[in-house]
Amino acid sequence: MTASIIDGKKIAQHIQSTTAERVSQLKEKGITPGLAVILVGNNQASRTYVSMKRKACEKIGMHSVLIELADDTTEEGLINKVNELNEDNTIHGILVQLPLPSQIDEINIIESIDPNKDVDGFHPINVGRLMTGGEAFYPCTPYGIIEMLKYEQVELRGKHAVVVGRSNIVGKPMGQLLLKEDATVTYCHSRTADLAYHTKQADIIIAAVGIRNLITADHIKDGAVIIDVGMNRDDEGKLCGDVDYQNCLPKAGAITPVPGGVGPMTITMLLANTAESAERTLTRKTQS
Ligand SMILES: NC(=O)C1=CN([C@@H]2O[C@H](COP(=O)(O)OP(=O)(O)OC[C@H]3O[C@@H](n4cnc5c(N)ncnc54)[C@H](OP(=O)(O)O)[C@@H]3O)[C@@H](O)[C@H]2O)C=CC1
Ligand SMILES: Nc1nc(=O)c2c([nH]1)NC[C@@H]1CN(c3ccc(C(=O)N[C@@H](CCC(=O)O)C(=O)O)cc3)C=[N+]21
Repeated sequence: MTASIIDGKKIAQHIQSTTAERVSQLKEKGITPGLAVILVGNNQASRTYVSMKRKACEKIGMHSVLIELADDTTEEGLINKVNELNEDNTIHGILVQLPLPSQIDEINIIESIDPNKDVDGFHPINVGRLMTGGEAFYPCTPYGIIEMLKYEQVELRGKHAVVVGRSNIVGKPMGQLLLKEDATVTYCHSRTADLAYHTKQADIIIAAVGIRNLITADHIKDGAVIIDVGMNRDDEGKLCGDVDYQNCLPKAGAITPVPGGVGPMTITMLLANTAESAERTLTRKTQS
């Protein structure tokens, strides 16, 4: 068997055109969805991601604001900025690019964002609601992966999904979203005793670690669906994932490439969440 390659770019474009339609409907009602991105310091990778996010916003007619703060910004200074955006009616989504410089506590910053504008889905209110049900923003990367799997008509109900990685932004919410889709979920992490034992049983593997070639052909069963979240560099400096793509390709049922897989979906769901946030203000207004 040779895997079908899941084209994240194509699926992202499809969803973005739907979001563009939502944006134009909002504009007819006098609302332009607005996303504010806060970038602290001069991390080059963060800068690249942030500019990609802003370009995507502009392409679909959303308003986007970039706030650049110096590397030595204090926690209080950053919270003040977030509070300003919390009060700003032209802003429907706030994203504070991670990681932050070491003098700033990430948890305090995330908790300072109005949960109704937390389009990253990192605030404890949104994390809690993801687990208990109710209206929530889902973290963009795992949300994008679910949308991708649905688009590809990958059956999740009753399937065994193994999530490798348990970070708050990818691994943990990924497992919760798969659970919502009635998958049976296993989490693996750096203390997992025998990674290959678990991944070999998976119908679906989500690799979200940040180690090149961690998942090899020996880690997967025939026909498994492999989703590669990793963003690493190879010896030549080329972008690559956590999966040994070339060797897994002949064995897998379907696989996402890096680049062009999960990455474009992350940005797409950020736009979708911002549109949703703006739509919610409309229903809140008509209710009152
Ligand atoms: N494509 C996209 O849109 C995005 C890509 N990324 C990329 O995804 C990757 C993961 O990101 P993120 O979740 O933020 O990373 P973190 O570093 O926060 O988490 C990595 C996870 O991998 C686990 N891990 C480490 N080593 C091993 C190992 N040998 N075997 C099994 N598990 C291991 C860690 O375990 P433990 O908890 O025990 O330490 C941890 O849970 C990175 O490459 C990142 O750049 C991230 C966000 C979005
Ligand atoms: N508050 C916050 N929210 C985030 O969502 C967030 C963050 N901080 N910090 C960093 C990570 C990483 N992340 C990516 C988004 C898109 C691509 C992406 O589009 N990648 C392209 C390639 C990019 C390139 O060419 O460099 C692809 O895979 O095709 C990658 C990684 C979001 N993150």
